[in-house]
Amino acid sequence: MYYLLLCFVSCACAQSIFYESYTGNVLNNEEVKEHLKKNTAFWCVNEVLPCNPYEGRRLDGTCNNLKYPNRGAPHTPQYRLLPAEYDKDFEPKTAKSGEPLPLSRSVRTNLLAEGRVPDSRFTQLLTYFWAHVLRDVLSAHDTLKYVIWKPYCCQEKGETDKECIPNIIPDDDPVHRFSSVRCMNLTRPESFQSVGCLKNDTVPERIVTSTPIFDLSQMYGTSLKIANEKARLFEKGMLKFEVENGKLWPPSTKTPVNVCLSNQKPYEKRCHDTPDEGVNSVIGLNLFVTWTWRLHNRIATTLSELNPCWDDDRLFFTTRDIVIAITMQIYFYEMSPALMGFDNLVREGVISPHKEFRDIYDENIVPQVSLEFPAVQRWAHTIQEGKLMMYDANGNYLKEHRIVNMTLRTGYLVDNLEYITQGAFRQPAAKADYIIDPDVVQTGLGANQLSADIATSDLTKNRYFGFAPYIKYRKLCSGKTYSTFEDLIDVIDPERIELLKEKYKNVEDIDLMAGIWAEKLVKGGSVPVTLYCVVVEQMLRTVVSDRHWYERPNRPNAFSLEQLLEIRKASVAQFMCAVGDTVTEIQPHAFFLPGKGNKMCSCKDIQKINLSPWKDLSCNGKQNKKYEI
Ligand code: HEM
Repeated sequence: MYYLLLCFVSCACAQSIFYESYTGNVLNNEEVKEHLKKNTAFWCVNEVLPCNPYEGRRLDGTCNNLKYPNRGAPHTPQYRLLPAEYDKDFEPKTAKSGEPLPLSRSVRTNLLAEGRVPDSRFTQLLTYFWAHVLRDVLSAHDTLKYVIWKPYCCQEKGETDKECIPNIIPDDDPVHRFSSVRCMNLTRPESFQSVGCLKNDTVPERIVTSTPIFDLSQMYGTSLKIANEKARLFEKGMLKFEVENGKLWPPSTKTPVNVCLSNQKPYEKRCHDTPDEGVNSVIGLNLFVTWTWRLHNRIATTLSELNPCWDDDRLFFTTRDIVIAITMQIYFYEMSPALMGFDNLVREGVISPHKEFRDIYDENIVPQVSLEFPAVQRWAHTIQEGKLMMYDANGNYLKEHRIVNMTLRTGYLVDNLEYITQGAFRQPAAKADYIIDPDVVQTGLGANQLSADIATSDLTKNRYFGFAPYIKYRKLCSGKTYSTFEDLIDVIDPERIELLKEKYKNVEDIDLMAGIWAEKLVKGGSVPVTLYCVVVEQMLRTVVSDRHWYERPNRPNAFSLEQLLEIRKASVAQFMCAVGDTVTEIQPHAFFLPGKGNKMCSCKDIQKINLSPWKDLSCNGKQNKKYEI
């Protein structure tokens, strides 16, 4: 067998070793039984088959680090860049004065005005891809928790539910002083404590269901069992697929009750039934998983033509490895330089200026994601355009829709995917200008909540994660001590320091999220300076800690140099040409708007990836064809 088959807790595989997910300690049979009895095994126990140093990347992330085999698995802890700071009983800390901090909503409305200003550089496609890659290391449960499981936090029932942490709307709210909305629904993030792995008297630590590795777990799932059940076709390495309205889709659920709450029934039926039902949530993720699903099958069928002697297993795992590498190449070498600056990232060592292999793996650093990494990137909600503009393949504007009404609404894509696709690289993102789209902060969850301010939730979650004050993160990033508001002048413009002063009495009271909202953008890039610092730290850790990182020559089933040089040709424009609906023309740098120096051209002129270097000579496959994708 090319890859090991994992078995599961319930089948008590004799070879398996069981680890406590939080500590990484080995558990004995009695301890595992105790978890099974308490129904906490799913969250608190990782079952790991013995590691084979020569095997490739496992779906569940185990054995990535051979010294610490469960690190890399789902439900393992995130690390904190700075120690948690909570009030008593792990409630959000108070201001230095001992008073509660200002309401999240009042901070948000003070720092981020509402309005729409299109950006002059970035496309919607960039925000779509950004949301997609981040979901690789997150999970949907903290959002589904208040949208589906506990929608009642603003009702009487919510008053006695400790999990409820609704956002209170101040009486002088700029919008809701004219409405009856006084409260917006929200729940606490799930933690090792809330799911029963750690005692409640310990510092709350977030728990997520994806692997902490960039391995497309939002698409392939987090265990071989789930991938086999929900994703794999077991034919030529392909994924299961459906054809509807002339388009290729991931499999869909056949039950009328599903997570696609916003589908306009009975007409809109499609809801993806893939390993992670969360793909049906925000539109960017849904689009990219649909497209990447097709890319997988395109590569798998090409490889099977090239290497007819390869079995399904080998085709599947080789294809997955290539698809992950292409996604990471676009993330590290195209999207991140666009946002954070190419020279900056080369200087930090996040990306290599050379095309050849690079290997900075360190087995002493375990694969993990910092708690701050996704949290600071919630800033992206401020550059999320609220309108979804749709175009035909000739670039003619057709119609528009509210993007917040697309969440949990896969059914709308069936008739509109090609128009949304064309719009993705023609429509600008919103400008990074301290202004946020009204839809994102008033009806952020569409019809699923009366009113939802996603940015206010971003700040509230920051407090429930127990993040240290903003100025401590500034010190971590710059080494500088900030004692007064005026000290912030190097990173925040004077008028925004004034806005912060209106809400916070002491400079130490400023929340991390609020500081980031107010910050200047990093030199040579287009993101706030502290966001930049936190993301750089994580990206470096990712490359250093992932034993199967695609740029490494010394990993099991590593790419040859010839193969890596093909992966280096990946671009989001080439990706869209390969799998985007009706895409025959696109600008070469599709995260940037088309225009001077980035004119739209035929897909024929966009550099393609050639799979010929994957040819296995022992197969006697066809030789005389170009195997381009
Ligand atoms: C279609 C536009 C979008 C909508 C409707 C949307 C909606 C949401 C919602 C409802 C949440 C949960 C907030 C909470 O904790 O209560 C969330 C979280 C988040 N969003 Fe967005 N979002 C959008 C675009 C984006 C983009 C472009 C990014 C790119 C970075 C992004 C990154 C995140 C991150 C990192 C989180 C935190 C997730 C976690 O830690 O579990 N979102 N978003």
